[in-house]
Parts: sequence; C-alpha cells; structure tokens
Amino acid sequence: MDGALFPRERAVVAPGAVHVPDWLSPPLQRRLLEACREWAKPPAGLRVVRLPGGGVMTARQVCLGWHWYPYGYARTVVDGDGAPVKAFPGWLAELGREAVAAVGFDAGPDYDIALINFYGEGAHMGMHRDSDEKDDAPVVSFSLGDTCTFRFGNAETRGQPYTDVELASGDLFVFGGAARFAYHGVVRTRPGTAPPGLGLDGRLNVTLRVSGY
Ligand SMILES: O=C(O)CCC(=O)C(=O)O
Ligand SMILES: [Fe+2]
Repeated sequence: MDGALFPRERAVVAPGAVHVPDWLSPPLQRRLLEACREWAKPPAGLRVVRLPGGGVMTARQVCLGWHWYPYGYARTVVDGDGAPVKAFPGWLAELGREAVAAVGFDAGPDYDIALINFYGEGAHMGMHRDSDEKDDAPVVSFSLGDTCTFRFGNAETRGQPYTDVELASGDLFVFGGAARFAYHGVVRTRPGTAPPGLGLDGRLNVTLRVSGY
C-alpha cells in the first residue's frame, strides 16, 4: 500500500483464513475493475438485494455463474430482472486456482460462482456465513478500491472472538477448512482511500466459490 508506514504482512487470521496484502498487481486490479464494470451492466447487472425481512443490503451485487438470492442459487435473476446470470469466465477460475495455491490450500473443483459486491459510501455487510454452496471449497476474496474493515469471526456465533482486518485494493483473503463457515462481515469502508490510479470511487469485492451443483 502506498504510504503505509510499515509494509503490510501476510497473516493467518484464524486457522484456515489467510490475508495476503497486495496480491493483485495494479494492472490486474484494473483488468478486474474493467470486467466488473461490464458485468454490472444490465441485463442481470448490479442490483439491490432485498432481504426476506423487508430490508435491503447496502452493498449492491451482481453474480456470475450462479445467481445468489437470499438464500439460495439460481440460473436466472429470480429476484430481479429474470435474465440468465452472466457466464463465469475461465480466466477468473484460473485466478481462483492461483489464489488458492498461493495460500497453500488444495484447489479442489473449479470455481463456478462469483459474487461481486459494490460498496458506496456508508455501505457495509452484517455478520453472516457463506453457507448456500453445496461444496466446502475455500472462498477466495479479492478487494478493489477503498479500504474496508473486514471482521472475521468464528463458526459458532456472530460475536467474539473475531479479528478486524483492513482489506485494501489488491488484497486477497481466502477462507477454507476450519474457517470456511465462520461468520464474517464488512464493518465500514473508508471513502477516498482507493489507489488514485485505479479510477474507482467506493469498494468492490469479488468472492469466488464452488457451487457443488
Ligand atoms: O466484501 C467483502 O469483503 C465480503 C463479502 C462477503 O462476505 C460476501 O459476499 O459474502
Ligand atoms: Fe460472505
């Protein structure tokens, strides 16, 4: 990270959960951002996610491969415009394999789901588990744009113990094994902290998962 007082180090946040700062090079961050801009376009583009309780998620979302809705997966945007979900590209599956290898996990089956969340000012994500997939392959997370405080907890409760991690543009976070079903969330983003050269106001997070379908 430019201007960091100390270099940010790779960290095992919990058994099975690894944070690798600056894993995506600036050119790769730009490529992923450009792809996200295409994926965000309709049909099956960026949408507001409505929760069964009547609330909405403050992060807006677009999916690839399989469409996630609260709480399951479908091949079409069943809670939006009804269009077929966009294809999951081979290069993204390859990036997922490389990311998993970089932290020393088994790659397992091919990644076939991407959830892309856009956080504008004030957006956040409550503590939850990624538990709608039928496969327990590690979740791979890439961050672009503004830095956020990411809270990574435990598999039992939404509360303590948890660890707060600053995820900056280009960071990789992988959670698998004992950490695969741990609660996690985004406490806040820090507007204006994106790398000036990237050209993104806000934060994007791309998680790759294996559906098991
Ligand atoms: O934005 C993030 O870093 C986390 C996103 C997340 O937990 C999810 O999409 O399930
Ligand atoms: Fe999640």
